[in-house]
Amino acid sequence: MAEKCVSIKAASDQEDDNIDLETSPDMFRYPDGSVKLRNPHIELMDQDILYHLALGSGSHDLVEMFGDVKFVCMGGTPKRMENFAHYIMEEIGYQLPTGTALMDISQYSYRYSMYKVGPVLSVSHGMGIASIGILLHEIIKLMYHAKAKDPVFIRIGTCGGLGLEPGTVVISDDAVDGLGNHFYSVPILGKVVKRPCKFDKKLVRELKAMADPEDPYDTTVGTTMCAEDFYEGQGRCDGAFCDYTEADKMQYLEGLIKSGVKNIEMEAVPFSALTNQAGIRAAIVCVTLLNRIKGDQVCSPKEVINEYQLRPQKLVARYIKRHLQTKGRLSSFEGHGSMAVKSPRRFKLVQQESQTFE
Ligand SMILES: O=P(O)(O)O[C@@H]1C[C@H](O)[C@@H](CO)O1
Ligand SMILES: O=c1cc[nH]c(=O)[nH]1
Repeated sequence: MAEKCVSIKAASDQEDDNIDLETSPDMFRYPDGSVKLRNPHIELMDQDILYHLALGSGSHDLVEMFGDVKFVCMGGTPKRMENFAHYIMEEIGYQLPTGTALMDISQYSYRYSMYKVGPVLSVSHGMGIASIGILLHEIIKLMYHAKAKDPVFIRIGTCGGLGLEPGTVVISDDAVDGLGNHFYSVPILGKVVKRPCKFDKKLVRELKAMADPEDPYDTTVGTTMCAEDFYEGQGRCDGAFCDYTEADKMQYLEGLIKSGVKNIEMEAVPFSALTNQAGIRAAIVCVTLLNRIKGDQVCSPKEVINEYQLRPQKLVARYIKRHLQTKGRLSSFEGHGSMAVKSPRRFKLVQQESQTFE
């Protein structure tokens, strides 16, 4: 194995590795749009096990299973992403073969959940930077192994709003960490590597254009702060610990608003930086569960929160439908609900009895 290793750039050299997907897309993709992996080791390996997805390049026919993926939608919870899979199936008129139903492709990982509806992958990422970081490594590699062409990644999330009415939809056009940095700092081989946070500007505009003036809520664009924690990291006073005053908190939050921050969540920095690093167009659409200027606790009733969570899904579904319409692919989906698998012992055929969507 050791002799197969080729030299890669030292971690410290990568600090200035600023990338601009819009000005130099060829650096990141093959001419046919498939994802270029910026890791020379992978193609030298006999197989690549995507451990947290319960998939592998040796055990599964990833090209057959995922080669047609165009949209990778992700969000924190398995249930949200299962619901989104059913919702998008209705919206794009995708039909499963009779007697089958969607199944969690990654169920045997017991980590993330993943559903596939034609060109749409719906995946849960858990909470926070570490969890979404691991998922992104494996999903980016999945797109590479599958030879998927120009996949777009969209996070469909929840957040705390800053001065916004609860239920407002925020499309991120920039991401900052808790120190106001526009990059993702990762300690690699004992050195901090900084990867710039960049969203695809065109995708942001396209998503914003999907907001309907008739929507009974606002859809806005702005900077998203990515915190490392839900409580102290987001300036809350209701965690198990708090060494600052309510006045300190308000001063901090008002300062964020002045600098253009519209919402706070916990994944925007690695999401924008790692997709940009991979040359993948990406965006985040979140709904605000509360106005942090008015409080810390998420106290809306469950039904209200559930309805809020549908709002980013609606916007993204409109975008996907519009995209498929322009490509003439809407309503042309049939019979791709079951998945080819090479290892029936570990991974059952991805096909199940029909279930009712709740
Ligand atoms: O996409 P979700 O709603 O899971 O994202 C936000 C950020 C954190 O992961 C989590 C905290 O409640 O919600
Ligand atoms: O305030 C909030 C609400 C949802 N998610 C967050 O990270 N923060």
